[in-house]
Amino acid sequence: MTRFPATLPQEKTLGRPRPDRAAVEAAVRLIIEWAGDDPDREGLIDTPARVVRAYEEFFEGYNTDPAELLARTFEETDDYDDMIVLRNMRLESHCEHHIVPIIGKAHIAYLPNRRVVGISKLARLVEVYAKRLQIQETLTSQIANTIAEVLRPRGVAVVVEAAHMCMTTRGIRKPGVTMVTRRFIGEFKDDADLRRDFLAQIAAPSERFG
Ligand SMILES: Nc1nc2c(ncn2[C@@H]2O[C@H](COP(=O)(O)OP(=O)(O)OP(=O)(O)O)[C@@H](O)[C@H]2O)c(=O)[nH]1
Ligand SMILES: [Zn+2]
Repeated sequence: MTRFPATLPQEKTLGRPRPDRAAVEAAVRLIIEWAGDDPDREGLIDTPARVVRAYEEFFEGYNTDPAELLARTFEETDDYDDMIVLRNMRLESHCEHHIVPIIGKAHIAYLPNRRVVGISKLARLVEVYAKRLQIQETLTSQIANTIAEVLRPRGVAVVVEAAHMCMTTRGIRKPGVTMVTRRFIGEFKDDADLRRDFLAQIAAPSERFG
C-alpha cells in the first residue's frame, strides 16, 4: 500500500514580518561587545553589516515556497518507471539549537508516477530547506514530504548524512561523527528490496563526470 503524508508541513514561516536590517546589525554589535571586543575598532567596524549579509545567504530559504519549486513538472515520461536518484548533493545548513553549521550530503530518490520534475528542482528543494533553521530529522522529512505531496510519485526516499559543528567544535567535541537520517514514503517504505536497491545506489562509489 502506498502511503503519503496527508498535507505539506505548514509554511508558517513564509511572509512573516521581519525586523529591519539596522536592528539586526545592532544585535551583532552587541554580541561583539559582549564577547569582550571593541566594535568600533577598524577590523570590526564593518563586521555587523558583513554578518547580516552572510546570514542573508545562510537563511535565504525563508524566501522561497518549496512546493512552488516543484510545480513545473513534465507529464508523460513514456515508459520510464524506475527510480530516479540524485545522490551526493552537498548540504550546508545551520542547526536551530546553536545556529552553527551542519555540513553533509543528501540523497534523494523517487519512483515517478508518469510525472517527473527537472532534476535541478530537487537540488533547489534541498537548498530551500537547508537554508532555514531546523534539526536534521525535520529537514529530511520536509524534503521527502514535499516531493511526495507535489509530484505524487509511487515512492520517495531521502537520506541525509551530516556533521554538526555544534557537536564537533564545541560541547562534547566529537570530530568525525556524522548523523544519518532517512525518510521512506510509499513503495520505499513497503518494499525492503527497493529500499536496499536505493541504499546500494547511494553507497556505490561515484565518479565525477563533469
Ligand atoms: N536530534 C537532533 N539533535 C540535534 C541536531 N542538531 C543539534 N542537536 C542537538 O541538540 C541538543 C541541544 O541540547 P541542549 O542541552 O539544549 O544544548 P547544549 O547545552 O548546547 O547541549 P550540548 O551540545 O550537549 O552541549 C544537543 O544535544 C545537540 O547535539 C539535530 O539536527 N537533530
Ligand atoms: Zn547545534
